[in-house]
Amino acid sequence: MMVGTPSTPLSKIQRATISTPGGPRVREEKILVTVRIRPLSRREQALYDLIAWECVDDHSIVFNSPNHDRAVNSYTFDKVFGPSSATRKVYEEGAKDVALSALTGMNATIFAYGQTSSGKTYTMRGITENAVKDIYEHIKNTPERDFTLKFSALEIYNETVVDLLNRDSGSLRLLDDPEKGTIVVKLVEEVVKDGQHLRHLINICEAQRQVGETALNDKSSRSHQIIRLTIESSLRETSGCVKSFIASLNLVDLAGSERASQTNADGTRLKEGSHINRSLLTLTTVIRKLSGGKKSGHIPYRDSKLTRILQSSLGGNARTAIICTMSPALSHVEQTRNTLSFATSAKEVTNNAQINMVVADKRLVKHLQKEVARLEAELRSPEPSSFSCLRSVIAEKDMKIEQMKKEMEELKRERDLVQSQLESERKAHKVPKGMNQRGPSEVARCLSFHGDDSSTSTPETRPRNAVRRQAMVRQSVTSTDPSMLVHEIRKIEQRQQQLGEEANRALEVLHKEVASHRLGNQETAENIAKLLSEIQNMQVPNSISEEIMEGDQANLIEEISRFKSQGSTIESLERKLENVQKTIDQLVTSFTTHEETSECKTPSKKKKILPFNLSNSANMQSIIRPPCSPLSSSCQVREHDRENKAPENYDSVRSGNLSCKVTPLKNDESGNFLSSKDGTPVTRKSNSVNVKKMQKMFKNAAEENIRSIRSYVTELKERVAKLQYQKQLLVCQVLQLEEANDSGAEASEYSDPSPEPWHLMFEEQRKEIIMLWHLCHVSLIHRTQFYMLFKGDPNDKIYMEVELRRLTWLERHLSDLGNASPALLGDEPAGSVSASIRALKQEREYLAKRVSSKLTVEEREMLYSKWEIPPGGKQRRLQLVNKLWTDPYNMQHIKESAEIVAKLVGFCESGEHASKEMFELTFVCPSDKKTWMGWNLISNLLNL
Ligand SMILES: Nc1ncnc2c1ncn2[C@@H]1O[C@H](COP(=O)(O)OP(=O)(O)OP(=O)(O)O)[C@@H](O)[C@H]1O
Repeated sequence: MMVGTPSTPLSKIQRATISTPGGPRVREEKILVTVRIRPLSRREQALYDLIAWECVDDHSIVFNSPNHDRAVNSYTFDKVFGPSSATRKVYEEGAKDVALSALTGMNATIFAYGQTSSGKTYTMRGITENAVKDIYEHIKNTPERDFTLKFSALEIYNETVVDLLNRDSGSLRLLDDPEKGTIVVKLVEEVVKDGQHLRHLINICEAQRQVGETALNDKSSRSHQIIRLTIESSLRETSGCVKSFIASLNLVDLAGSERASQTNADGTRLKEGSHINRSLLTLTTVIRKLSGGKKSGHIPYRDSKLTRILQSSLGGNARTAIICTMSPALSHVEQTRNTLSFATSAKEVTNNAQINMVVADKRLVKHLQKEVARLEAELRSPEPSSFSCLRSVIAEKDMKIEQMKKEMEELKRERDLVQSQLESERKAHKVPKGMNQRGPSEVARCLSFHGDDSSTSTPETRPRNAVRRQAMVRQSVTSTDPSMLVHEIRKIEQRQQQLGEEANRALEVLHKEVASHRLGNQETAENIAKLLSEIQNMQVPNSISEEIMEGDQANLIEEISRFKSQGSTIESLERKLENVQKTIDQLVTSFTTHEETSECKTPSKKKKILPFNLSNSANMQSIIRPPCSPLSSSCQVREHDRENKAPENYDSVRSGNLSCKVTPLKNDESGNFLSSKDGTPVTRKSNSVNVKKMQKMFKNAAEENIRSIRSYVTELKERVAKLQYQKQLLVCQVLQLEEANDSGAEASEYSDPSPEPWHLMFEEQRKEIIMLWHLCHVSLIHRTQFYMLFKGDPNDKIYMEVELRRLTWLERHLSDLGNASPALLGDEPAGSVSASIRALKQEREYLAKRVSSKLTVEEREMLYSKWEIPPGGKQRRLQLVNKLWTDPYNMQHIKESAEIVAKLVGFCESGEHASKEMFELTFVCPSDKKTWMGWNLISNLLNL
């Protein structure tokens, strides 16, 4: 089959492909999104599951509700593949075009997304096989280009990145490279020899991947797998310049989203599922934010390793195709809707793919950089190659010198031998005494002064020396042996002189070489400095961004100091309020009568505690305190399971009234009422004054004053609470800014005005919060309170932000600590996930105990049947409670769960009173703020 250069998408739907005005090298286009429905599985068939979805045409899918439900039922995509569609068709129409872009220098990513057991791995295997086949076909048909393929593969398992070609390397680190994006450090990259080799490598990865059995899939992928093929191709043009394309093709098989209740996951599977869901949640958030066209705002790529690694494929320099897989079964309808909702958002994400061409200039720069690195390394190295070469020259010379020395030694020995022979010869021939004395000394002098004795001879002695020499020559002629020996000596002397000169020359050369090498190194160092400064000049834009960062830091410091000063204002305000509260309590005590005491159903000694009463400020702090932050002075270690503990004072929470603790007024013997405060008698008036009426008026007036103070205090409390929340929000922002500073990520999203309508944002945020509650094993009572109180009112914005941010922060913080999942909303995480799960279990038991007392028999039976609790089963109440808040994807389930928990703990959903007392969160708008008008004179109130 002929595989040509990839063309435009084959989709019949007109998708935006905008060429950039600057030229055709940047391609702005939306992600290609297709949906594949698999056939009903054996398991689904065995359970008589119904087919709930139908493909009406190549682009649309419709939900066929058996209950004729009128929910959103129709979805449209670039392509929809029915259960009978072959994988080749899915590849041809939903992936091929994008995949083959990598051959012409455009990064490409194909990934499969969908619920567990929906067919992702099945589909991606086929896509990979087809893509490999076509890539090699293309290479075969393009002989004019030289192709180099490199293969690497990784999996993200429980938020840990593992090399599938080298598992032994353990957990791999991610690094942010300003040019290349996120890099997986030490990931093995193997050069691919041919198609067969490539298939072999893919098979190795398949075998290495984490797979486990769940109730829905015997071979469920428990990790996200990314296979990366880097394709480089070069063409030598007639001009001699080499043009190269380089691009990566990512083939991503995601792990499937899952509901613990459906997969029956526990232990390892539960932990895996929690990580899978969390990273998919980040992926969904990233897609959702990108689909809103908010590329300039903060996109939380860094919240998961998956989105970090795939960052360029999500709204960046890549062409991307997503194949969403789904089961047609009615039992999975909620999960399928989530998949389709993800797919709908993904359709709106725009990428900017570019042709990555390596031009000659770039190569030159790269070459220069390489050269600099090499020279630097050489300079740093203890054995630079130039020095090692020098060393060998020196060693050679040393050897020569050594050899010469030996030769000289040899010559000296020969000389001594000759001298001694000469001596013995002289003795044998009976040379005269004078001659005897002169002869050897003369020889010695010749040897010592290299045959020139002019330096020691004077003009007067010179002729005598000549005569002597002549006599010697004569003698040598007469005696053959001595003359020959003298000749030999002369020869040796000459040789000795030659060797000395040679040694001196060699040393001279050596010195020169050393000097030139020094000079050379200096030149090299100068070159390096020059090149470095050139490279630095190329990086000027970086310094600009540093300036911006500095600006951010200044803002950050300002924010922190503002936040700190706000903190102290809040504290002083709280102290003042505490005092006011005490005064009120005293007043209440003073003006409450005996009759009221008897009316009060609760005995006076049983003091009720207000849960979030300001006089109990520690309690309030614990509710509105920000999450554990390095900046928060209030960050203290809490009991790890406080959040999840069933409160012991829910009745009092519910009552929402001030303390019923009363102190009876004293009654003196004459019937005068004594103020309990100072004992001043209140004299009974004569008959002309109706004493009882007076008392009542007096009491009413006092009560009026108390009410007015109380409402003022309540408002003050609300303002404090609001300040506290704003403080929290600031903490979150500061943390986020700090994080952005650390990572060089973009600045806070808060400066980015959201064009999205609030009600849509609210829905999305609520979904995220619900998922995070689930992942964090947050108390059901807390979830219920929050869910019931915040229903999308614009004033809820701040609470939603705070809840979302602190949960996100906590979740990430704990996962950084290596904990699978946090337990609490409190300042410190639980020691382990199991501790938080235990706490949640205790809370469920507590709620189960309340089922009988808080629900009527009819209500109970109705719920048992609705929640499928078999009749006559053991612990039906607990079974019911155990089903509550277990499916974060199903909003109907969440709503019903919240209603049941609210009933069990007695929350009044709509009651304003209840909201105030439960959360202290009902903020008044600034315009509504009342100021306390001061004490009303009792006389005024009595109209006296
Ligand atoms: N289009 C299809 N046609 C026939 N069988 C399919 C199809 N898609 C999936 N299957 C079968 O369904 C089962 C589940 O598929 P698969 O393992 O690919 O799901 P998955 O989405 O990767 O699941 P998980 O997320 O748990 O890994 C497998 O037995 C697979 O053979």
